[in-house]
Amino acid sequence: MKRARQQATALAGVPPRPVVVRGLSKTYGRGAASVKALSGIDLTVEPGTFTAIMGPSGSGKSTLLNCLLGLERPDAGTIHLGGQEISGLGETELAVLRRSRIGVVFQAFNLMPALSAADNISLPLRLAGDSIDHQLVEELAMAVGVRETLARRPAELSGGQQQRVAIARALITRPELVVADEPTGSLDSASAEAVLALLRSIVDERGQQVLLVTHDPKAAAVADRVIFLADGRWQDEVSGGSASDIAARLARLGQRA
Ligand SMILES: Nc1ncnc2c1ncn2[C@@H]1O[C@H](COP(=O)(O)OP(=O)(O)OP(=O)(O)O)[C@@H](O)[C@H]1O
Repeated sequence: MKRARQQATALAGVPPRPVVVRGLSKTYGRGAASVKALSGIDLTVEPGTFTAIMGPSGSGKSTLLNCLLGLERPDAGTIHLGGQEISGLGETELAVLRRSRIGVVFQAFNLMPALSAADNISLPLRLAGDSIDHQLVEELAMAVGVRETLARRPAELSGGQQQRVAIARALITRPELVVADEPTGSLDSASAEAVLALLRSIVDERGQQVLLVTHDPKAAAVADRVIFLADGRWQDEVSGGSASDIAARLARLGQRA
């Protein structure tokens, strides 16, 4: 892990820093109709680690990710990303932080239909006004297995290939943190395995941080640590658990929730 951290430092040009969440709370709505989506969540994600977040539907997983991405404002608590406390940042600063430090992969690939796979991958660089690193586009495309399809548009790619393009796009800025919300939800098992192996490799080989929300114990088993939420609260965590350990804990949580 030490080697991975040193590599990450060389890649990003700045020392990787942990993501630190303290006392995070978020309530939607007011009065009788209000929903407490998060209640006092504490979480630290170290550089060079892979963390999965699991929990029953409505347990607050997406709200947690959205707060981390600055897409939702928490009611209380702090979030440090890349050494910066984000709650005081304005929309423009948050957008820059997201673009430069965080790679996001959602279940819906959100690729631009009119652009080739290569242009989709390099889009974050273009949006940031940076020059296109064509070699990195090729390297990432090779790593995710879409090197041969770089000239094609999304409609000419399979779901698995589109998701891999979306992952390459999330990695093109060499973000410290990669946030993935059900990235394998719509993939066949071979494509899902390839995507998870790639996320694992960016942690092991590049020292990046991955935060994965998933309902799938097999996907969560790829992580170093799995955190379980229920009713917006931290319930349990397991390190290095097998898919069956994780499934058993999730089932217990479902019974409690
Ligand atoms: N914009 C919103 N307005 C009102 N309530 C919301 C909003 N977003 C989420 N909630 C509520 O907050 C709670 C947590 O939702 P969240 O989407 O974070 O859960 P989740 O664990 O990601 O669920 P799932 O696994 O089904 O995606 C739920 O009760 C949900 O109905």
